[in-house]
Amino acid sequence: MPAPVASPVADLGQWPVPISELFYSFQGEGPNLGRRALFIRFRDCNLTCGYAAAPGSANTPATGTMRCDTEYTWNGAKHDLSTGVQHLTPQQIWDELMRLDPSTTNPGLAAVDLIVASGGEPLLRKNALLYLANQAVSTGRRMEIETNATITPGANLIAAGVAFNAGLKLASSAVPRSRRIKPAAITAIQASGQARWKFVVCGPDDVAEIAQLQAQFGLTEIWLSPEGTTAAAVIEQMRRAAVPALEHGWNLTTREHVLIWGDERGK
Ligand SMILES: Nc1nc2[nH]cc(C(=O)O)c2c(=O)[nH]1
Ligand code: SF4
Ligand SMILES: [Mg+2]
Repeated sequence: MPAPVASPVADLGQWPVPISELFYSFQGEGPNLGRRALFIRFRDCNLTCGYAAAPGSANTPATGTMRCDTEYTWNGAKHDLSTGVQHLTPQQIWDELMRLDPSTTNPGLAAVDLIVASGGEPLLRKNALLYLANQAVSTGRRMEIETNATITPGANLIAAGVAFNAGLKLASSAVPRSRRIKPAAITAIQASGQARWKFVVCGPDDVAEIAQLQAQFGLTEIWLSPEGTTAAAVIEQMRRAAVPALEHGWNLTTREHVLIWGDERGK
């Protein structure tokens, strides 16, 4: 098949991107906690949470207390990144999401009105996101992007009305500050008026660092999110985070899908 030809009005829907999984679940975190949602999990990430640098081998030990819970999307030293990954055009992604929406086959059900893009790092695929955001808007749906907030989204994506669940990474991730804190991206996402800042908390040191970032960048709408891939760990971290969150004026989310399904994929 000949390669697609770029046109001035680029058809953003035709360029394939690597997708780790597409699924239908509840939004497990943040302001839309508990709402039914259609998820797109993109492959690849520009960060390496848990490790100071990309691990050289499967045995490279993680040194951060905060560890990525989706290493299978980016850590090629430990996982075969091609397993289960599909290269889909944004148009195919949208078609598959609509297939996952039970209202497509049963019009008696309410349509799933929330699309969640996660990864990996979804802002590595801005054109795909823009196509999907436009599809969402034109079908009366909203879209949220779970991002590490190190990449500027660009005016088009902001104008498309997406919300950013912007999860800045802290020292506990072991990623050097210069890689995880990108002032231009943070400023653009905050200025969009569409950001909810979400911090995964593992311990008391995280609280001071969040307060510092809030002051430095004027972050509004802060959410703490408990680290953990088991229900017991999530509940324990929520108990520890509750008082600091109330004292600092921050919100606290749980991770509903972990409470229900542990760290099962595609949930
Ligand atoms: N149910 C569910 N909700 C989520 N919200 C954010 C998720 C993520 O992995 O970014 C996620 C996830 O993996 N599952
Ligand atoms: S930014 Fe998110 S996906 Fe990327 S390594 Fe960190 S936790 Fe994992
Ligand atoms: Mg997750």
